[in-house]
Amino acid sequence: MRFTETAIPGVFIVDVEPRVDERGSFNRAFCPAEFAAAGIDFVPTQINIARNTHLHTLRGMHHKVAGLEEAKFVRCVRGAIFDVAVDLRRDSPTFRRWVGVELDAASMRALFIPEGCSHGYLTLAPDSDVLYQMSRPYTPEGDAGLRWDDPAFAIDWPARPAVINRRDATYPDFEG
Ligand SMILES: Cc1cn([C@H]2C[C@H](O)[C@@H](COP(=O)(O)OP(=O)(O)O[C@H]3O[C@@H](C)C(=O)[C@@H](O)[C@H]3O)O2)c(=O)[nH]c1=O
Repeated sequence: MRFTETAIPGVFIVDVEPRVDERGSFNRAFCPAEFAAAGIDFVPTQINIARNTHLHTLRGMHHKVAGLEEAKFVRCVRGAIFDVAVDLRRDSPTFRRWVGVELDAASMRALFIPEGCSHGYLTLAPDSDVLYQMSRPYTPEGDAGLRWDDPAFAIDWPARPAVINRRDATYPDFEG
């Protein structure tokens, strides 16, 4: 696996290193030893798959309140998404900044998002499946979110959402 830190400290693009032969390729999807060697402290517990039917479906931006923060490792295993992390760590040099990375099933590129960041994505193809590993088991306690078009962040999405749920569309403006 190859780790490339983005403009936000602790947010990493993770690429596979395919072993190719006449059958296809073999790719390591997650490896605790390689994460540790890259300096990333991440012990996955739960693994989720979100299935998105339509082009330009938006989920997010989601995070947990202070004290319940979680890290996630996100991979698009069918279709393609524009995946976004927003830095909400007040002591970070990139507080309030965002990064966006295209993840698609063909490249197998993935994104690691540490505690203290908000996360969301927009599908770039119909029938896009997103698999993500979480550092904590699911609980709705402490759920929080940011609106995708909050001017405080001005995320440059590649398209407007065609499908978004009411909760995600109506988060108030970020305060702080
Ligand atoms: C996230 C999650 C949801 N659920 C349930 C709650 C609800 O009934 C249904 C759908 O939940 P949501 O609407 O919260 O799903 P979704 O909007 O896809 O939530 C996810 O969005 C992306 C952007 C993230 O970063 C994830 O951490 C998570 O917040 O599934 C679980 O049972 N376990 C889980 O781990």
